[in-house]
Amino acid sequence: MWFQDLFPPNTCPINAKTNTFYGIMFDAGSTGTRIHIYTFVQKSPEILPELEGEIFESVKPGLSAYADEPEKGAESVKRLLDMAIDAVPPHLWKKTPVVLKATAGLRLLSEEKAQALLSEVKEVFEASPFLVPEDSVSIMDGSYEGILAWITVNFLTGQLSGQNQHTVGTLDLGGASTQITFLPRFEETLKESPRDFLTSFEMFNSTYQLYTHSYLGFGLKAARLATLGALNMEAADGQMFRSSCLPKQLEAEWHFGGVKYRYGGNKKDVPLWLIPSVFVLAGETGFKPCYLEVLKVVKGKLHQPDEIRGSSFYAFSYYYDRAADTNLIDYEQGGVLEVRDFERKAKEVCDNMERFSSASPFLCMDLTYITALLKEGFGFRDNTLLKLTKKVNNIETSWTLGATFHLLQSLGITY
Ligand SMILES: Nc1ccn([C@@H]2O[C@H](COP(=O)(O)OP(=O)(O)O)[C@@H](O)[C@H]2O)c(=O)n1
Ligand SMILES: [Ca+2]
Repeated sequence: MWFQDLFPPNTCPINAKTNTFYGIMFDAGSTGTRIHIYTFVQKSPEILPELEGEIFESVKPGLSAYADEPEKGAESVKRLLDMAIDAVPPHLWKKTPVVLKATAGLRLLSEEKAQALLSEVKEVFEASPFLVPEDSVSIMDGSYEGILAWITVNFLTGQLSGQNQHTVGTLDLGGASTQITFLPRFEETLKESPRDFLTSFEMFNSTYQLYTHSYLGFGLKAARLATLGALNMEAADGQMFRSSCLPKQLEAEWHFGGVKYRYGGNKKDVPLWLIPSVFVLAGETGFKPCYLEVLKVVKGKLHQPDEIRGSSFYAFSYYYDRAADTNLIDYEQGGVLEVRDFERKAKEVCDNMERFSSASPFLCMDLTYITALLKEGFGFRDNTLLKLTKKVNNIETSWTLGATFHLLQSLGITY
């Protein structure tokens, strides 16, 4: 039903013979690049087109890892685009739009490096047989990222059609940024929120006034660097960053956003000035000192709308991955958790790091950060419900579907 009024009957984007059409959306995230090829079907002229399915594929690392070799970055996009050549029938290539939107990874690069990557990707698109709209390759504004994910989730759960709309809020935790989006019900929220946290958005013939914000630098991987005291330190090569959230004896290297970082555990004999928090003692590890370290990354840094304390939210990306990694939810099915479940698991992992040493050395830090972000960052209650979802009806819960609707709407494509 979502196409209602989007396309007047005589301009409906369908091929009369095959009645199927496509949209290709790339998500250039900070940790990987993904292609979403959506198929829409017009079953009969009287009813509106339906979303029939999605082909999804991803590659790692993300475009920002190719900051110094943009052609290679574009090559990774080309390999994914080749899938669309196989998936879309040749007679529809010219009518199928292809768009790439980059998120926090590229937002954090210098303008020059980001533009070099985008223009290489644009060349790949231009050389393809698909429809390349104006502005087809860009860095997406953070507020759109939240809005479009909200549209996707509420569309897939059937909340954007019909009269009784009970929309749900969404939480996305990326590598470099994190988004919170919901439809405020209370007048207070509209009055008390900073102006730029409220946006009107039109979709499917309705206008939604949403609360949304993207916090750059508060994604899971950026938060690791912030906890280690290494965020925005381009010249970090060589320096060792230590934390009580890491296994004591650990010493290793990590590449993120084209920079190499050395990090390690909180050994007994390290000088005090190398420990990131004044409240943490040399040699200490575990949940308590870790929470203190992580707290200074989030405390007082995020806006806390009162109204969210009592509501439930859909959560995906790293919320989902870390919950699945620690068996809080089933990897395929997802599940429903309370905020306190993340805290319980963070304690279990951080206070028994040897037992979890085969998993990522950052597991304790990640779970502790998620706990602190939810409780001290957004101000959720211990019993706030989170519905962890990767797919609904076999479609990814990603901002890319909302972006594709928006794209088709703005193009007014005629076939
Ligand atoms: N279609 C997608 C895209 C990202 N993700 C997850 O999103 C997280 C990484 O976020 P990202 O690379 O998009 O980073 P940002 O650019 O959003 O900060 C990982 O947990 C991915 O598994 C996902 O689960 N499904
Ligand atoms: Ca993302």
